[in-house]
Amino acid sequence: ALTIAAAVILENILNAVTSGNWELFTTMIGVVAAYIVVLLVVAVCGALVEKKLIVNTIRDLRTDVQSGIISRDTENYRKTNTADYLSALTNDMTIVEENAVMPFLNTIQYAIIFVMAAVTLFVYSPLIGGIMLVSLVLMYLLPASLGKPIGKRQEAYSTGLSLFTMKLKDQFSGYDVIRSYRLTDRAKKDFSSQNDELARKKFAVSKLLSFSEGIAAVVGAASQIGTMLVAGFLVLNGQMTAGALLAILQLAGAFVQPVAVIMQCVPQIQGAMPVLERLKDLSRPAPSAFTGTDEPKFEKDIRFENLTFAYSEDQPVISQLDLTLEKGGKYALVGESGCGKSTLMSLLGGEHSAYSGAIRIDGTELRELAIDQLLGKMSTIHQGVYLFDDTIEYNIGLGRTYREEQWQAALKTSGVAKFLDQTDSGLATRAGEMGSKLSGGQRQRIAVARALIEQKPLLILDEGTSAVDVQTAYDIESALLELDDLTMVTITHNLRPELFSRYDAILFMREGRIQEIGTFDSLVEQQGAFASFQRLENSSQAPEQVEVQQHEIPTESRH
Ligand SMILES: Nc1ncnc2c1ncn2[C@@H]1O[C@H](COP(=O)(O)OP(=O)(O)OP(=O)(O)O)[C@@H](O)[C@H]1O
Repeated sequence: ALTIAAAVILENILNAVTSGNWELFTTMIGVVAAYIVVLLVVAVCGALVEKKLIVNTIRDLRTDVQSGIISRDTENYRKTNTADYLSALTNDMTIVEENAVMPFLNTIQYAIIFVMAAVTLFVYSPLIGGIMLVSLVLMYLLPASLGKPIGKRQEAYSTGLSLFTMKLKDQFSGYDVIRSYRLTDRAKKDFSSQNDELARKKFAVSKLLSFSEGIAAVVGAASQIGTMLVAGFLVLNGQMTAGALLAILQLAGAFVQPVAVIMQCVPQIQGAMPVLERLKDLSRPAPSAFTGTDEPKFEKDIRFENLTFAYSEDQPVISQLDLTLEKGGKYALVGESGCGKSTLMSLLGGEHSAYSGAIRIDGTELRELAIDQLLGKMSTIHQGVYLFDDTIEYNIGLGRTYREEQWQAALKTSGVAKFLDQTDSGLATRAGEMGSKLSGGQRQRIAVARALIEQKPLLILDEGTSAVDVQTAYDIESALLELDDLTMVTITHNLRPELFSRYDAILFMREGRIQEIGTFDSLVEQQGAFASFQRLENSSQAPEQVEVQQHEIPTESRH
C-alpha cells in the first residue's frame, strides 16, 4: 500500500507543480511527512517480522530433523553415517535458510507488491498494464526453466558437504594415527582435494544462479524503459498528464522489481527442494521392522529358535542357531574371533530385523514386543564405552535420582568406588570429551555402574571388562555373578578357569552356531572343541596370566 501511495503522492506533487497549484503543493508536504513516519514504522516492523519468521522456521526444522534422527530404531539409525546427520543439521540448514526460507518470504512479499502495483497500473492505463504483463510472463519462463538443473547441482553440493564433514570427522578422530604414522601431509592433501571439489560444486550452483540473476536484471531494465516510452507517447498525444506518467513510472518500478526478485527466488527455491526433501525424510519416523506393542516381561527365558542371519545375502553369520537363556542365568559366550558372538547379542537388541527363525522373550517374538521397553531392560557394555562430556555422577545416574544405598551398591560392585579416591573431585570429576580424561578401564567400570544402578535385569558384557586389570576384572565379574536376579551374558576371550567355573553355562560358538554348551567342568571333562579352544587361547595369553585373589564378596554389594 505504501508503494502505491508513493506513486499517487508523486503524481499529485508533479501535477501541483505543472498547474501552479500552491494549495495542493503545501498539502502534499504534510502528506509526505506523514508518509515518511509510517514508512519508517512499517519498514522496521516488517524487517523484524521477517527475521523472526526465518529464525523460527529454521529452529523448528532443526527440532524436527533432530527428533526424527534420535527416534530412529537402531537398525535405521545405523544405516546413515553420523557425519551425514551432522551435515544435515548444520550445512543443509544453511542451504535451506538461504535458498528456500529467505527467497520464499521474499516471493510472498514481492508477489503482494506486484499484484497491488499491477491493479493500480491497469487503473491508470490498461494498455501499459497489458503490455507489461505479457512481456513479463514471457520473460519469466526462461529463468524458471533453470530450477531443475539448479536443484540437481544443489543436491550434489549438499552431498559434497556431507562427504566433507565425514572426512573432517574421520581425520580429527584419527588424529593420533595420523600423527604417529606421519600421515599429516597426506591428510592435508586429501583435505585439499575434497575442499577443491566442494568449491567446484558450490560454484556450479552459483553459475546457474548468476544466469538467472542476470536475466532478471535485464527483464527489469527493459520493461521499465519500454513503459517510459509508451507512457511518453501517451503524454505527447495528450492522453495522460505528466503527473500520471511519473506515477506510472513509479508503479512500473513496483511492478518490475517484484518480478525480478521472484524470477531470482523461484529457481533458488526449486534448487533447494531436494535438500529440503532430504531433511523432511530425516524428520519423518523411519519405517521400523519392530512395530510390536506387547510389554516385555522377561520373567522366564530368552529363546533363539532356528535363528539365521546374514549381513550380506550369501554369507550367514548366524546359522540355524538354537539357544535358551534362563532368567537369572550367568552365561559365558566364547568362540573364535568373528564367529558371530556380538552379532547374536545385537540381534537380541533389535539391531537387525532381517533374520529368519525366532527370538522369543517369555515366548513372545521380538517383533511383537515394544522394542524400546525391551531395550530399557537390557544393557550392553562394549569394549568402547561412550561417556558424555559431563561428570562421572551424570554418566552413571544419567540425571535420574537414586537412593544413597543404590549408589553405594552400584559404585562398589562396578569397581568405580576403587578409583574415585584417585580422582580430583570424586563423582563430580568430569569425564572429558568421549571420556578422554579417564582410562579405558575406568570408563568400562562407569558403564557397569550405569547398568547396575538402573537395575536392568539383563546385562551383556561384550569384552566389557577387557580394559581393566586382571584383578579388577575378576572382582567386577565376581560381584556380578553374585547378583541373583541378573541375567548376564559375558562375551570374553579371557578364559580364566577360576571365573568360568562359576558361570551356569559356557556357550561355545563356532561359525554361527552353538557347538557346545555346558558347565566349565563338564566341557573340560568332555575334551571337545571348547576344551581345545581354551587350551589354545590360554597358551597364547600365558605371559599375561596373573594369580588373582578370590576375595569374599562384600555382602552389601549383593542384590
Ligand atoms: N555391521 C556389519 N556389517 C557387515 N558385516 C559385519 C558387521 N558386523 C560384523 N560383521 C561380520 O560378521 C562376522 C561376525 O562378527 P561378530 O562381531 O559378530 O564376531 P565376534 O564373534 O563377536 O568377533 P570378536 O570376538 O572378534 O568380537 C564377522 O565376519 C564380521 O566381519
